[in-house]
Amino acid sequence: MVEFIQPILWKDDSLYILNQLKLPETTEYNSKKTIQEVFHAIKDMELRGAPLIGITAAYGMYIGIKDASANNHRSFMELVRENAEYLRQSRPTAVNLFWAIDRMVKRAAELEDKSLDEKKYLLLEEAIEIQKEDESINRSIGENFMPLLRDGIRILTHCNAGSLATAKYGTATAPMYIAKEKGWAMKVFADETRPYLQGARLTSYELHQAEIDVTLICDNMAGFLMSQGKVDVVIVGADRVAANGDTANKIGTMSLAVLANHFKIPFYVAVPTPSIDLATPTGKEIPIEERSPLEVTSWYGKQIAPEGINVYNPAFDITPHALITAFVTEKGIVLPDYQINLQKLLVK
Ligand SMILES: CSC[C@H]1O[C@H](OP(=O)(O)O)[C@H](O)[C@@H]1O
Repeated sequence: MVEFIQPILWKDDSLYILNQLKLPETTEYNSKKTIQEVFHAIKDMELRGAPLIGITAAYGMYIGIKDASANNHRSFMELVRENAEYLRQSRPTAVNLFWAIDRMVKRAAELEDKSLDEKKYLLLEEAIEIQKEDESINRSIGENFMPLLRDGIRILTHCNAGSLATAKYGTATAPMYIAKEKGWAMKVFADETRPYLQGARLTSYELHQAEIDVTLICDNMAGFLMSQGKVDVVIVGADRVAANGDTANKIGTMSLAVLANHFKIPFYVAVPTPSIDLATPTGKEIPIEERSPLEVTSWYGKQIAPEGINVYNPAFDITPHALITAFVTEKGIVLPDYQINLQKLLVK
């Protein structure tokens, strides 16, 4: 039985976040007592991963009102909306952040006839529900992958779309945990995923802890691995899927998709429906976060590039929908035409 690492805990009326900047060598949980602390935990990537960002923001929306003394619903909602606008500024690409914040604002608006204490209790309940739902979504994604995989499968994955990015099983890693439950033989190759090293520090860590056969590779080795016939499928996560199926995910994902297409290897995107954004027509409209040059020019505080060198550090890229073999969601597998089939998935 796999013991999953908990990236987030709500305990004794407090939020604890596992500081992923210090993994794998240090396991450190820090309590976040104010909405400002939650904002910076997301922005500074103490925690990361689209679904986990959404879950954390939901708790942040509760923390932002837990000590409020608003004496009417109007002033309560003013505070809720102010907190929502603040948290929306933390990171721009993962749509789960906005999805979770919008859900908390909507829930708060429904509570007009409740006392202030009831409003607070019910908003905490909503955040807890979002976390619980994500765990169930993760498992369903894993189970829905099974018809696409087989005993002995060899999977290449990128970044961390795992238990450290979600409530439990991950999205891209969910089928790996289900395959392990079934006793399947399986080999996973994890891209290190510069510059934050989600693959080296997080995916290889969690899969190794789970006793899943994982091999760490540098990002620039993926093409050669595929050319040697060592990869059966590529499975990645998503930060935002546009209405036409263009997908924002960790920088380097698009390159993997191009390589997989060249080597005729199926390229699957594991995506929970809260990461699908029908309001964004194509990948062109998805905001791509650019992060500090220091993430590229230093390595755990050690300088690895000339002082003052120009740096371009986009944290995500856009994989064109034409390069995606299928999306696997908690509601089932989605095949092209994505413009039509994503709409059908969400509307039904
Ligand atoms: C299921 S996590 C989705 C997604 O989030 C990660 O980005 P970051 O580590 O910058 O938050 C990565 O793109 C994962 O695939």
